[in-house]
Amino acid sequence: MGRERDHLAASRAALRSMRQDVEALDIADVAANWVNAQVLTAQIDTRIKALADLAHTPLFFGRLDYRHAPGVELAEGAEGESFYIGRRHVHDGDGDPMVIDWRAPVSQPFYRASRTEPMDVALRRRFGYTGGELTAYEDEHLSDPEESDTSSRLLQAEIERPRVGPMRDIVATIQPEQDEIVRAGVTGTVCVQGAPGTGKTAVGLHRVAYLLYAHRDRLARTGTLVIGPNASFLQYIEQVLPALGELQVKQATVDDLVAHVEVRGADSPAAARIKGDARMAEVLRRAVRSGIRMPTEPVMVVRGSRRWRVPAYELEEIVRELADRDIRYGAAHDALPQRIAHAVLVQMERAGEAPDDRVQDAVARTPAVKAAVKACWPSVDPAKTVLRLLSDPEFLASCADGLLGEEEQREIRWARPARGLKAARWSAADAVLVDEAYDLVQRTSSLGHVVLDEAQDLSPMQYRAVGRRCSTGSATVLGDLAQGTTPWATASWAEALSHLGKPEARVEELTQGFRVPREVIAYASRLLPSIAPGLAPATSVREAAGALSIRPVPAEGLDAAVVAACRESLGHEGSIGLIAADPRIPALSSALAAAGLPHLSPGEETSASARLTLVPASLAKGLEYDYVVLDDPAALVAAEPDGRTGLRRLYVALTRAVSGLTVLHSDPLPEALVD
Ligand SMILES: Nc1ncnc2c1ncn2[C@@H]1O[C@H](COP(=O)(O)OP(=O)(O)OP(=O)(O)O)[C@@H](O)[C@H]1O
Repeated sequence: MGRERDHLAASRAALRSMRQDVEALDIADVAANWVNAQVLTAQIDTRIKALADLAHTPLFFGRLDYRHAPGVELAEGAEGESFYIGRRHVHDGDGDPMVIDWRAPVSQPFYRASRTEPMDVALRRRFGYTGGELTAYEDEHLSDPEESDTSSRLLQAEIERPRVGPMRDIVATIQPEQDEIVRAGVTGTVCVQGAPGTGKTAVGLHRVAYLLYAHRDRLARTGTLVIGPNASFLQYIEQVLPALGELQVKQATVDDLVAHVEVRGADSPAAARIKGDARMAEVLRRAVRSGIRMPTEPVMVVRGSRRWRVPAYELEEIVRELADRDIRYGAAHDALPQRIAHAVLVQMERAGEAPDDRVQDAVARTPAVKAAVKACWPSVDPAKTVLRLLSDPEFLASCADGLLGEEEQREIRWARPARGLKAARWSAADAVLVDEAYDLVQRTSSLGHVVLDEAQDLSPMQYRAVGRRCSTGSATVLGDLAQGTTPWATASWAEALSHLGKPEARVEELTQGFRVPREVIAYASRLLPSIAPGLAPATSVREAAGALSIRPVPAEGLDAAVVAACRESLGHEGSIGLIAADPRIPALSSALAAAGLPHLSPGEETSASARLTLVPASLAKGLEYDYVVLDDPAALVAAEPDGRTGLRRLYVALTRAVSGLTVLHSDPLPEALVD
């Protein structure tokens, strides 16, 4: 251990001096002008932040002793080399590496090497820390046939380390099946189906960090984005990438992406489902293009003493050719005047003139050409088009002909037609339609890589909205079909991926559960046959004895019993989540307050002094707590529009606990959970 502690101290000193070197850079020497200076200063600031020695994040967590120096001919007697693996690269004054970035190729065997495939590794060592101090290590001699596999105590300890604050990274303990996804190539889209707690979110975030390392230039230019279900979830995960040294990754909800209009209205579930259906894409396409008319009049352009005439049949050819091409409506609108002007130019040339590009531009701007364009390819305002679709029954009927039945059309129309854009009470689903309309007019620019978490809840139209933001890039799609709680929840990944525009994506399954103790996941999995019959239950790497407690209580004593269970859980270290049906939140909030137990809401950061969060079931997805108290499952099921969604919501709530789950119920439990 002495050698390891010395290396740790030396690495810290090396990191400090790397940071001092950057801080001491005098940009006056290199920056030729003010703009360069600003850019450089920003880059340097980012670099200094990335080199910050995070007091409680150890500089390295592993060591690999190679049997031969990597890259050197595997000759007899070639010397092995040791590498320390950490969150970032650290080198000494001579430029020799002290710590290797976990994403470097040389680090890969730390995650992948096994006894069957040792990848030339003689020793793999994992380090354990307590409060920043190096206190333990675990060794595996991968080529020693005498040694047998043991489960990692450090992995167990890492998962069970009490949670305070936001989500942590898992870089020290990424498992082989997870690493395969983290390091999958940047060009392909990967879709991960995984039961609760199998590490989907963690894997998605580490994959972004990996891709940024392996393809920094390309992704820095095109950008990366993590999409999550709601703001409180995004707050929960927002520190993971910065802790890995990546400060530039954007985060958003799908609603944020499509926020062209202010959402002030709501849809019935039936209307929302139709508006989210993929058929709406064709309805919108027709709506946007509904103003295209074949010209019936010639265009007459007057230049000086001469008049030029483009006959209607020639104009029609131009319009038809643009309409048949796969270009955006707006691009065609911009091209049309030039095409007409070009036809005029051809006539001028035939008449012996020698017009140049400037003449073509001038012709394109003449009132006659402008009027022709307006008549046959009018400009389109995407939001106004959707507004008309939802307000004007005849327009909707003509665009939805053969696509939506009359009943469906009636369902999606606004009860009170909006008088103008400002007055419209747009719903979240309407905003997605407006986004689609924008894209029909002008191509949405694509990012380099998008991570889509909790994807199972997206409608086909939402998948399309995400898909156009990675049309020339790639995506990581994460989800669990059993946790889908929207009326349009994904039933098959193949279908979802085709809406995303990535039908060729590969679907991987994660089956090993890290969060939820075995006893608890087995209990929750009893719901699987009714909520997602095709899915296998997750296994669990965790054996916490007595993790599950089910307590029947009389109805009049329920609130008091829930408060007592929270108090009991607070006796343990770490975070506590009290999960309840949304309508139960006000009563429980008062009961906690009356008992002198302060509580947070999801999205508020837990700390050593504020560890209890009151979680409405609708916001529980993706979150986790060391101890969970679950209030009345029957109320939670009843709060949903149908039985299957109710049981899926319950499945989510039952799978949030890391160390202990207490279920309190006064009404009978759903049948599958009764012994
Ligand atoms: N390899 C690992 N090492 C240590 N902890 C891990 C590992 N993989 C996952 N975890 C931990 O397990 C917990 C669950 O991970 P995560 O939230 O990513 O799962 P998920 O599949 O997204 O779950 P859900 O479906 O419930 O959203 C987290 O605390 C995460 O840090």
